[in-house]
Formats: sequence, structure tokens, C-alpha cells
Amino acid sequence: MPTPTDPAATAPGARAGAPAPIIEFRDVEKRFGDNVVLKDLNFHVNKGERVTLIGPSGSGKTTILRLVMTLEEATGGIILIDGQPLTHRLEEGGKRVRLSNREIKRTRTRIGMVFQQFNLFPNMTVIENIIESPVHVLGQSKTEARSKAQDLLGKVGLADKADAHPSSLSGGQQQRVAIARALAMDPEILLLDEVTSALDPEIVDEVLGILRNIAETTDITMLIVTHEMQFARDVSDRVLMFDGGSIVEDSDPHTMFTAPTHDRTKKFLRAVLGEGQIGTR
Ligand SMILES: Nc1ncnc2c1ncn2[C@@H]1O[C@H](COP(=O)(O)OP(=O)(O)OP(=O)(O)O)[C@@H](O)[C@H]1O
Repeated sequence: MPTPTDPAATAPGARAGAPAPIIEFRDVEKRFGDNVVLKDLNFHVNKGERVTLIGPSGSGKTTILRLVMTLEEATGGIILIDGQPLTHRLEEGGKRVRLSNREIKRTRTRIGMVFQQFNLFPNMTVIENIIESPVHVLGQSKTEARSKAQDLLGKVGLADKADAHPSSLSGGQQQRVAIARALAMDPEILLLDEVTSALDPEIVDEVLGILRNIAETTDITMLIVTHEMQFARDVSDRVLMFDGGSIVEDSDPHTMFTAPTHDRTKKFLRAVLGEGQIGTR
């Protein structure tokens, strides 16, 4: 019987050449007190895949991203990253054992997250925000980190803002800095949590354009929570529809948005896209 630390355990029945899961939830439960938000949740994301989570408010989408980022810890089951346990492993007999903080941190450095509210350090300049983790977590020299940060600022269209403070930037610019900051850690997995929800409608597209570009030009695995259904259609390989902490539908974006099978999905998409929009493309 393979153990959870054995890479072969990540994909039961995996064949050579078959897609390899980089994120795997096995019977995951997350409760906050009596509120069971996720129950026996099983799903995986393969390396390089872009997977979008959709579903009504409170269905547990953000909680899933926060579990992967280790901002929360599951209360049951295990999560594997590239075959390695993220916060807990299962011992023989099914006993759940928490890993050491050092082990958890080692895996966490492979994962980046961009939040709805940017979460930049207000007392640091743009470039100081970007180099903070590469220098202090990865041990890069300041010179190396600055040079890379400047490159990334060019990629997000903010080459001239390195020495600005976040408060002098627009929301869209701050979110672009947050994207550059996440990329500066060379993440294998990028988590995007409603990254345009706090932005004025006219600058949503500038941020989505940068994310589209990242999706097109890198092989970073992406797990996305968004209310921007067009963006979800464009960048996703798979869309998972959540309700009540469970997956009710898992399909490619074309099928999900034009011919959803589950009544709950149809109702949700009608509410989000408007009556008559499902099946229009
Ligand atoms: N830190 C917390 N403490 C207590 N309850 C929490 C906490 N975080 C989330 N919850 C609860 O977990 C449930 C799922 O929340 P979550 O934010 O994951 O949903 P969501 O699908 O992302 O919703 P939305 O689309 O509105 O962001 C909600 O009932 C929420 O109140």
C-alpha cells in the first residue's frame, strides 16, 4: 500500500505519461466550530492545469485556496502537493499527524497567492514589497532580487513605479504589483482569489490581461476563484462548480458554460450570466 509521501500514491492507477496531480485533496474536511464548510472533498489539479472554482457565495471556494496556501489547516483528510503532504500526513492505521512548521514552510514556498485586497505592505516601496520574500524566504541577494523584480515590473507595465509607495498607486496598479510579488517567488502554483473584485470595472481588464498573458506564456499551475466568467472561459482547462462545500459539476469550460448538466449549475449560471446566456457560445 503506498503511503501519502510516496509520489506513486498521488495518482492511483497512474501510468507513465499520464498527467501528474500537483494539488490533491483527499477526503478533506474543514470546519469552523460547528460550521462544516468542506466535507469529504476529493479533487485534484494536474501540473500546468488552470482550474477555476465557481459557485454561490459561502460555498467554500476561498477556503480551498486558503487551505492550499496554508493560511488555514484542514480539520480532516489530507492535502498533497506534488505527492507530498502539505500540513498533515496519514500514518498507518489512519492517524493524522501534523507536519513540523519547517516542513510546511518548505512546501508553501512553492505556492503564490494573489488576494482580492492586494495585501501590500504600505510602509514599503513597490520594489521592497516585491523583493521581501525572495530575500528573506528564498535567501536571494538583494541585487539579484531587485534585478528580477524590475523585470517583473516591466512585465506588469509598472517599470517606472519601483520606488513609489502603494498608496500613490491606483487599485489596478496595486494589484499588478501584487501579481509581480507573487511571481517573484517563482511559484509552481498560483492561487488567484477574486483578484478583480475590489477594482473599478474599467480597470478590471488591465489586470485580467496580465493574468491571461501569464497563463499563455508560463506553465504555472493556476487555481482560480473568480466571478469573471469570461475570464474563466478563456483561461481555464477545467471549471469546478461548488455548492455547499461539494463539487456538483466538473467539466471543461465550454461544456460548463454552454451545456451544464446539473440543475444547481444551470441556476447559478443563469443568476450570474443572466437569463438566456447559457449556451450562447
Ligand atoms: N475564518 C473563518 N472563521 C469562521 N468561518 C469562516 C472563516 N472563513 C470562512 N468561514 C465560513 O466558511 C464558509 C465558506 O466561506 P468561503 O469564503 O470559503 O466561501 P466562498 O465560496 O469563497 O464565498 P464568496 O464567493 O462569498 O467569497 C462561510 O460560511 C464562511 O462564513
